[in-house]
Amino acid sequence: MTNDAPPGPITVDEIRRVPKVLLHDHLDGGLRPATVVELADETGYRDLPSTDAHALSTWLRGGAHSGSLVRYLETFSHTVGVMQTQEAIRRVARECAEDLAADGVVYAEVRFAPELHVERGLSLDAVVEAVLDGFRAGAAGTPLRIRALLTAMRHQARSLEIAELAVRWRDAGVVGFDIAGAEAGNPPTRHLDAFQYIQRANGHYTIHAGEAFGLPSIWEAVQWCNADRLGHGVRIVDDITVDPDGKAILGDLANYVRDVRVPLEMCPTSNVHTGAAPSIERHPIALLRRLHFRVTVNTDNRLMSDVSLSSEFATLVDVHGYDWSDIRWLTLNAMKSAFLPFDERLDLINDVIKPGYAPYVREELAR
Ligand SMILES: O=c1[nH]cnc2c1ncn2[C@@H]1O[C@H](CO)[C@@H](O)[C@H]1O
Ligand SMILES: [Zn+2]
Repeated sequence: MTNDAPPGPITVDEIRRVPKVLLHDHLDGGLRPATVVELADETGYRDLPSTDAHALSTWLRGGAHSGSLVRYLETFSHTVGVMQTQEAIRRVARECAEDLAADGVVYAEVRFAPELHVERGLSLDAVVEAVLDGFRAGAAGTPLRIRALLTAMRHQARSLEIAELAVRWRDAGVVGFDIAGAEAGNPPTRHLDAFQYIQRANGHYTIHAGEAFGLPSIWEAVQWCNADRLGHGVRIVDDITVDPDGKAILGDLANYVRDVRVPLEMCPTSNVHTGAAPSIERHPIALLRRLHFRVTVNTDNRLMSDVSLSSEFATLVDVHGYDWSDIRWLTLNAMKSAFLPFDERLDLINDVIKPGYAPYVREELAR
């Protein structure tokens, strides 16, 4: 129930002004189009499909909206291509923090794969250092708190090394680990040693699972690898049947994921672009939210999918009729699921998020 909310429909500008939390956003999927062009020029990257920022963004978005994760991922060769020097990486990270702060994000975990940025001789540590420097510069003077997740590419064999890197940088702004890339054929258990390494070090990780492959991938991520969160996880709906009268029957895995509150990092527009969901209208987020899974809303790749966190919420408002209470619930879910220490999460909830939604949602009536 919304209360005391301004009359009329919720606008994207209003959504931009309330505090939001972003858990799933790829650094190399969120560059400003003009920055890609400028960095290509400065760093001598010659393979861009266009040197006009507008034409380039149209091209990238066209490629991303392919209905196939593998083709979607091909567009990243160009963004990664211009992120091969510390200076370029620092700029991309700074602009990322600036853009998220301008969108009203108060806490963000942004991920990137260090192993993709070593083509011109940077060390893995130099890549991480540049990103963290950029984040600090971009967030300075804004309410944004921004942290990094280190991603290992699941078709490669460097995950243990990246897991060690994540632990090495844990006190400097890296709060977790992830695997990404082509899911089919590269199951989570391929990287069990990396996950166990993080676990032994009392660290956190999320796993891209249930995006381009179904329940076995989610099952491995949760029951073999002990994922703290799932990237996307949309295919968990394959373990749920809905009666003609609307009653949902959950299988054992869906029950487990809901019972232990495994956070689902859902990225509605990206899921439509990669073919993980048929449309926003038929996106599993509606059912999963109704069934009280620990759903969160995220951007995935702001450049490729042409979204911001505010625009994703606005889309859910338009298509699924979400109101302020839904937006607040999804934001609290995200904050509870963050890889930030408990006391910091609690402070953000009590000092920033709840007061930020107070004009729109009366707490005692919040769902
Ligand atoms: O939705 C996704 N699913 C799987 N992998 C992804 C997705 N978006 C981006 N990446 C991959 O993650 C790398 C590091 O950020 C990107 O270079 C891209 O290959
Ligand atoms: Zn992703």
